[in-house]
Amino acid sequence: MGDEKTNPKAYQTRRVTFSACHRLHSPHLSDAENKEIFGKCNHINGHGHNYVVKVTLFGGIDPKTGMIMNMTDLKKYMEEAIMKPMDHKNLDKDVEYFFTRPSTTENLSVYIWNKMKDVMEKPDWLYEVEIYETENNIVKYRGE
Ligand SMILES: Nc1nc2c(c(=O)[nH]1)N=C([C@H](O)[C@H](O)COP(=O)(O)OP(=O)(O)OP(=O)(O)O)CN2
Ligand SMILES: [Zn+2]
Repeated sequence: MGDEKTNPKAYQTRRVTFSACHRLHSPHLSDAENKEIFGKCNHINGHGHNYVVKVTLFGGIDPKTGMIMNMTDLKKYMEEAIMKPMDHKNLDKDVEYFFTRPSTTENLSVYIWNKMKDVMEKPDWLYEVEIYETENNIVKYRGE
């Protein structure tokens, strides 16, 4: 909560969309187990999504600028952490993180969280990564 001594705190969100293909397949499971668990999403040639990612910060509103973080800076960080590595890519073949784990939306949210922490000047302000894999399938991660 903000009072006279501390700046009021607020949540700030920016949304980006990217397109990528993937196949749900775990190196820790047999082919038969992969087929059983992931079903159509384990199809050998993969499938694509238009992912929607919302990154939320929580921080004090600077009294001089009226901002938590300039959206221009947040945009730059999200370009670096999300768009550059993943837009128009094959997640399983182009992103090293997914060489050893399945490219589920849960794992994707942890990947984005870690990348955002790496590129942000004030990583403590990162509050939540929310991903819509489809309109109906949504994952949120808060670094726990
Ligand atoms: N826990 C998870 N389960 C599943 C994930 C995931 O990331 N985490 N991902 C998938 C697939 O990648 C798949 O592409 C989901 O597609 P689909 O089932 O077609 O998507 P919808 O549910 O939105 O489609 P409906 O038309 O509503 O059935 C699977 N599981
Ligand atoms: Zn999928």
